[in-house]
Amino acid sequence: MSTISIQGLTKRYPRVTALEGLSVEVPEGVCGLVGANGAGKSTLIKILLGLTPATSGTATVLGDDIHTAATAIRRNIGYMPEHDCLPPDASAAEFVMHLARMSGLPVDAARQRTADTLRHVGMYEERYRPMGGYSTGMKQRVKLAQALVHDPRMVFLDEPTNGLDPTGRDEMLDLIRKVHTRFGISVLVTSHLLGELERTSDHVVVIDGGRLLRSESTGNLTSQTHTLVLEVLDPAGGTDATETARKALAERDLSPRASGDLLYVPVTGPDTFDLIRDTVSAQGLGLVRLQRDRHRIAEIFGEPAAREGSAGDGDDH
Ligand SMILES: Nc1ncnc2c1ncn2[C@@H]1O[C@H](COP(=O)(O)OP(=O)(O)OP(=O)(O)O)[C@@H](O)[C@H]1O
Repeated sequence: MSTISIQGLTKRYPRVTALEGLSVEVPEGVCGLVGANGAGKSTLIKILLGLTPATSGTATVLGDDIHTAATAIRRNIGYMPEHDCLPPDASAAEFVMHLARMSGLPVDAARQRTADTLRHVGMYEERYRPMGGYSTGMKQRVKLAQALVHDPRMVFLDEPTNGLDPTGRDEMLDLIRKVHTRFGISVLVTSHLLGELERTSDHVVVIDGGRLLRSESTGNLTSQTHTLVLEVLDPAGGTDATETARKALAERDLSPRASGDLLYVPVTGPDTFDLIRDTVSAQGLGLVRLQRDRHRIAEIFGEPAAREGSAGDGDDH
């Protein structure tokens, strides 16, 4: 069953068309909304919440129409905005409690929900300190807590991993996954990094320039875009190890693509990993790494050149 159903949604700002005839169904579970900066992700979330009107088109969120039932939608949805929105002088406990009260919870229930939610996001010890002194990771956790405190049926999380280091990102992604698995809350989570949403999401919607590029189960998407990244060295100190490996792999009917010292090899079957390892070994080369590439949006767009010179960790673009 769809949680969100969107038909022909268009949003024009005076100078920019942020969404252009977007139609897509978002299934239950964790759905990643992926797109480059400016693709229209935040605009879509704001329209779904009734915070900004669509120019044309329509959508329902948990069965409620965005044009006629925005209040019901906001009651059912928790929203974690992208940008910092926390008052620096307030503590997390005060802030989340305030929003719990704003959502209509009586004082005792609000206090209990605040404590439970902050504990759930791992913000229990520090909850009485002013938020101005919090790290980015702590702020993101408080933003998540305030989205959950009124016990929503679904949450919209706008770039929740922004500004986090790799460990902080992993912790946030695990937390997001748990929001669904532990509490049964559906999640719409945005990112400009496809790789990080792949491990968190059941389904991925990719948009570009306000248009739908893909809407697929994560499993489908991964199998279609699966690439291995390979780095080799010559134990004898030679400098053309990458080119030697590229040629040898091409002779084995693989299609390696070189980018700097790295080779990207599309997976064509269950034997690809072994074939690469054996081919490299047969050339007398050492294997520095052979691992699954963390995809970038550019791959889905069919523009592999867009990643030249920055390949590898999949985290910066
Ligand atoms: N209030 C606004 N007025 C005018 N243009 C806007 C407004 N909000 C967004 N835009 C423009 O609409 C386009 C889509 O922006 P949006 O913020 O939805 O993208 P995004 O995918 O969320 O990217 P980011 O992660 O960078 O915020 C961009 O070109 C942006 O400059």
